[in-house]
Amino acid sequence: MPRFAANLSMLYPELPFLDRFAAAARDGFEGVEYLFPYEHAPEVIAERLQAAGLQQVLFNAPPGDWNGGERGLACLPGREDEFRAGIAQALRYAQVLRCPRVHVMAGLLPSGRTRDELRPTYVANLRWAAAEAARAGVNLLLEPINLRDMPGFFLNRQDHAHDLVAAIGAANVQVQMDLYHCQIVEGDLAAKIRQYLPTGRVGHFQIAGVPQRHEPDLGELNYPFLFGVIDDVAQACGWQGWIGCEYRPARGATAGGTSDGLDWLRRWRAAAA
Ligand SMILES: O=C(O)[C@@H](O)C(=O)CO
Ligand SMILES: [Mg+2]
Repeated sequence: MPRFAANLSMLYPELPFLDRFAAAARDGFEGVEYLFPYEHAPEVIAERLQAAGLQQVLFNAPPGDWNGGERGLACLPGREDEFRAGIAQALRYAQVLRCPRVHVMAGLLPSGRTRDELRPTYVANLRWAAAEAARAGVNLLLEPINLRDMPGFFLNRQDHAHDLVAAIGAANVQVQMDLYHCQIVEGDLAAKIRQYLPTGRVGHFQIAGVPQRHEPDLGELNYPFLFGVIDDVAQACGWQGWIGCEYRPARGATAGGTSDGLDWLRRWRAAAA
């Protein structure tokens, strides 16, 4: 059965970030992920993980000036020094948090530039980062993201991500397959899971309902069916990763809004038990 991680950047918006760890554990999660931990010292987060008995599954490397609209640095010529400093900072956090995966966001295409023009910068940056991460025992993940949520994002399709993973040529670089983005960009999710999971190049899944990015049981996708596909393929190929629950609870920041919306998970666990 797939293991589910709570995405603490999106779940439990009714609570301060550091209180979300205990809330996730109370709801039966064994792992957590989030976008950016950098407002808190890693030792403080490690204490929350330990107190709640949770594993840190994934977080993101620094994305550049997020509030100014940046969404990663990996594809941006001229920003290599900042990219490298961000990877070094992420790997320090990964060590303290005992986290085996770091997502490296690709970045937005600068105006007038094409993906082909930026590919050499992206590949060179990821090769450097992969060597650093390998020394720390960390896998780096590349995530295709839909253009409706992130206009201009460099990486949008699964085939592009797998092509880049091959070009980077490092065993510790994998794809973060977010089924919410994948459905919006290309669909055909079950076939794509069956195509890519056995390659060993999918390091992590994420889920949300489509189109509103609410609970997985709201919207056009049949997640129990997709979990069954992941389960079948994972058992056949020995995949042992996590599924990150990266959605905005439909009840927003209301008290109990996240926990009340977890019926989809309780139903799946009961059916799989
Ligand atoms: O899907 C997403 O949005 C995230 O996984 C992410 O890392 C960038 O926002
Ligand atoms: Mg995602």
